[in-house]
Amino acid sequence: MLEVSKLSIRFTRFDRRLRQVHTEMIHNLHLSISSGEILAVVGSSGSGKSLLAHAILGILPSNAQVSGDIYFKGEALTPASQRRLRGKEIALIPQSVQYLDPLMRVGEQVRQSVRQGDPAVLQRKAFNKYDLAEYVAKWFPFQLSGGMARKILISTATVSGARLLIADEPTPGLDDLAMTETLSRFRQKAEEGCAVMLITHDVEAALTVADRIAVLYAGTVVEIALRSDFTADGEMLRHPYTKALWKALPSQQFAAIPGVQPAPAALPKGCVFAPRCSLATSECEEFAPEPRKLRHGEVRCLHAT
Ligand SMILES: Nc1ncnc2c1ncn2[C@@H]1O[C@H](COP(=O)(O)OP(=O)(O)OP(=O)(O)O)[C@@H](O)[C@H]1O
Ligand code: NI
Repeated sequence: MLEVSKLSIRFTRFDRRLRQVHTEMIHNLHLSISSGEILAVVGSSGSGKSLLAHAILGILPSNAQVSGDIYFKGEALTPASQRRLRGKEIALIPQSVQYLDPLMRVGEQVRQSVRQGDPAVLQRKAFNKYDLAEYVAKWFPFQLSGGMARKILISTATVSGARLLIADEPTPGLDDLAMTETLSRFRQKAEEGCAVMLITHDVEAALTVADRIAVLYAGTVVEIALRSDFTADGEMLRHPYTKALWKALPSQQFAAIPGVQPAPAALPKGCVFAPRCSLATSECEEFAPEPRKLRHGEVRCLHAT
């Protein structure tokens, strides 16, 4: 359904001497999602998760330069086709609740995104699932709590009938029940044949529902793993960063990884993870590894076995 190939995103800005400065935020990124599948994209803050989502939808700011290819149902996306597909075939649950239209009643916002079926019925059903009272439909976004606003955003995307659903951190502010409801909605969408991209920094939430997990680090996918690879001591995992993420979970050893993710303007020359990696050799410091297939997944590491 979705294939992202060699995606890079650069930003241009002017420094204090009015010189142009380019910073690359996403580098040579590959991933794909099939119909019926939930792919989680995990990574810490600033790793490029939202930029990836915005590139697929074609809503990056105008100072962003994009290279590489994004295919949807086999068709290479262009700004024109993105405009046509956005909100119809490809729906975004945005990270910020500020994407709600402040001047439109929220029930109307949900109803407007329906393309098949009775908008009023589908909106009422969605509200019901989330325990939103019927009168809330008449409210404006400023009257909602953060959790309610998020429920409206999720409802808007899930009633749209889109084939590709991109959820950018959909769960903050939701209580446990609403979170479970949301994740099971995604599973239901996948069962109906949709492809779902679940962007989150919550690895544990990702593991409850995703089929595969793409791990983003400093603007690139370092590993694509199966959910079942996250087990025991992490010996099925391929990349040292993914192993470290797994061991850092509270349910595991709660062991923090030393060091920090490099800033986009100060990336190391070779492998982006080399400065924090216990396996790093001089080769890792020289060359950025290309992604390669390994045990039903993918990895970007010279030493992964
Ligand atoms: N409009 C922009 N202009 C310049 N840099 C940007 C812009 N938008 C994002 N960036 C930079 O790109 C990098 C990736 O940002 P992005 O929002 O994709 O991160 P993220 O993984 O979604 O983080 P979070 O978990 O905090 O949402 C960050 O360093 C960010 O500062
Ligand atoms: Ni983000």
